[in-house]
Amino acid sequence: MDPRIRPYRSVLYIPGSKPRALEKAKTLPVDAVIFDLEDAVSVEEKDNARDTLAAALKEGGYGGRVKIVRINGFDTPWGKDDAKAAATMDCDGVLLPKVSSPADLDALAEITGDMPLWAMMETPRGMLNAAEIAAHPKLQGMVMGTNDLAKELQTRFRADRLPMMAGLGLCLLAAKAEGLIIVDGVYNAFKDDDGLRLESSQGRDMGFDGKTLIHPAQVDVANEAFAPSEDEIDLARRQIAAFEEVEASGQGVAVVEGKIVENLHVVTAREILAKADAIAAISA
Ligand SMILES: CC(C)(COP(=O)(O)OP(=O)(O)OC[C@H]1O[C@@H](n2cnc3c(N)ncnc32)[C@H](O)[C@@H]1OP(=O)(O)O)[C@@H](O)C(=O)NCCC(=O)NCCSC(=O)C[C@H](O)C(=O)O
Ligand SMILES: [Mg+2]
Repeated sequence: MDPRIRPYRSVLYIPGSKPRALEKAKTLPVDAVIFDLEDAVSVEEKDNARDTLAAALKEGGYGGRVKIVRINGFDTPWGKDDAKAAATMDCDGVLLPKVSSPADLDALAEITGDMPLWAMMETPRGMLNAAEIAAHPKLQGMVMGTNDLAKELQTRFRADRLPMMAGLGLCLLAAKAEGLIIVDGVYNAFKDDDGLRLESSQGRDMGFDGKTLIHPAQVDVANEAFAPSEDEIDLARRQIAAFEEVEASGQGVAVVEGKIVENLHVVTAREILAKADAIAAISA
């Protein structure tokens, strides 16, 4: 599937050390999985987790879900070994935590070769260097790390995420400028569906492709929030039809529901329909 329209509505973290969760993921309607060797795995489990994960990926069964392995940073005792192991795993990309500059990605690429790279965006330095990081030739996507960012910024968690907005915005601009995928941070209160719905809706409004998740109970909310709604699909179809009609008569502007529809709106409308088709294709 064309990576530009491939859905990333739900991106679930799975601790690489937990065979039960690794198994469970095969049954969940997630668009992508982040197999985690970093924060979800205790120090005591680090080396075993690498082997457990390699075996699970070798066994397979994850279907069309995008498989991304999050390694430990190179400033830890496990980072380099993780990268070497990930380079040989059956996965679609390697995710590096706390990326602060393109040089961090260069160091990873020296080990992982042609493997697509993903960057955790979760440090103030990373936010300031987001444009240079996004321009890295091997980078396929960015993942917001809002817990680490909050820690570094010494912000409080707020429902409106106002203290995060500068960082989220910088990363969004950088990712969009380079045509990368960008997924929003996690919502920690995994039993609070209403809070997750609100934050997912905000992330969708901002332009994120999807949300990272920590528990299976969060999947349906994210899938709904980041999919085009029936109303959006219906409007997109009517906008395209109305524009084609005026275009045939030599005009450049249609009006639907009292709002103008120009060529650029038709591009967005077609993207909405393509996204809906892609979701239907992977759900079939
Ligand atoms: C939060 C949890 C510790 C809760 O675990 P648990 O108590 O086992 O939950 P449940 O009993 O409700 O689980 C029900 C079943 O679901 C499976 N399960 C649970 N979590 C996952 C998962 N993430 N993926 C797949 N499957 C999962 C359980 O195995 C149960 O299965 P079964 O028994 O067969 O029915 C736990 O959810 C968890 O560990 N979540 C992941 C936490 C994590 O990944 N943290 C790191 C990522 S967040 C982060 O680092 C963000 C970033 O870096 C930043 O800075 O913001
Ligand atoms: Mg983090």
